[in-house]
Amino acid sequence: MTGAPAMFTPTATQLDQAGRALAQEAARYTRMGWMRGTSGNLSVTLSRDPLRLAVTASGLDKDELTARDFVVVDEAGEAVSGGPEPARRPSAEAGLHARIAAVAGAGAVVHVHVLAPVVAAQRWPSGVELRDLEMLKGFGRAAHDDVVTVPVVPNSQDMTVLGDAFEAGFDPATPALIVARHGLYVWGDDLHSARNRAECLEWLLRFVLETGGDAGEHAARGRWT
Ligand SMILES: CSCCC(=O)C(=O)COP(=O)(O)O
Ligand SMILES: [Zn+2]
Repeated sequence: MTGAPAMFTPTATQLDQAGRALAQEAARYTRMGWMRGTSGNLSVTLSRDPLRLAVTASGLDKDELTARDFVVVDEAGEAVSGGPEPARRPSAEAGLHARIAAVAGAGAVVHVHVLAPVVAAQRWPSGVELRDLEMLKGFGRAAHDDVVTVPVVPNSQDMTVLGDAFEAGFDPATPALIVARHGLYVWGDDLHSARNRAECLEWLLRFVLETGGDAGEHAARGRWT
C-alpha cells in the first residue's frame, strides 16, 4: 500500500533564517574572491522527506543578495511553492545541490568558483590526491588517512549528467566534488561547516599545486618524516 505523498510547508521563521544565512554567506564568499561576478551558489536543506532545499536565486550578483533572493526547490532542483514572492529563478545548478543533499545527506552545499580546484582538476583529471597533511583534519578527514582523493567530473550544463557522475564516484568520507573547468562543490551539516571544509580544501589544493603533488611520495620514502 502506498501512503499519501509527504508534504512540507516551510515556516516563515525557517524561510527568514535560511534567506539571511544564504545572503550573509554569499557576501562572505564574494569578499574572499570565490564568487566573482554572478558565479557560485549555495543551498541549505529545509526538509528531507520530501527533500526541499532553499537555494540562491540565479544570475544575481552574489554580493548583493537580500534575504529573499532564494528559491525553495525539490529533489530535482525544480522550484516549488512556499518560497518568497515574487518568485525568483533557482540557481541553474540547483539540481546538483539537490542530488548532493539526497546522496550525501548534506545540510548545506556550497558551490564556489575558486581557482585552485579548477587548476588542480586540469592537472589531475581523474581525481586530486591529498595525503599526510594536518589540514586534512579541517576537511573532515584524518591527517594520516592513507590517501584522500577529491573526485573530478567533467563539466556539463545538464544537472542530471553532473549528478550521475557525482553519484558514481561518491565516497561518503569525502565531502567535495570538483567540476572540471568550472568550480568546486563542498558540503557539510550546515553552511558554517561547509565553509570550514571549503577553506581547508582550498589550502590543500594550493599545496599540491605548488609542490607538484608528490608530498606523499616523499613522506612514504621517509625523507620528511
Ligand atoms: C559566471 S557564472 C556561470 C554560472 C555558474 O557556474 C554559477 O555558478 C552561477 O549560476 P547561478 O545560476 O547560480 O547564478
Ligand atoms: Zn558554477
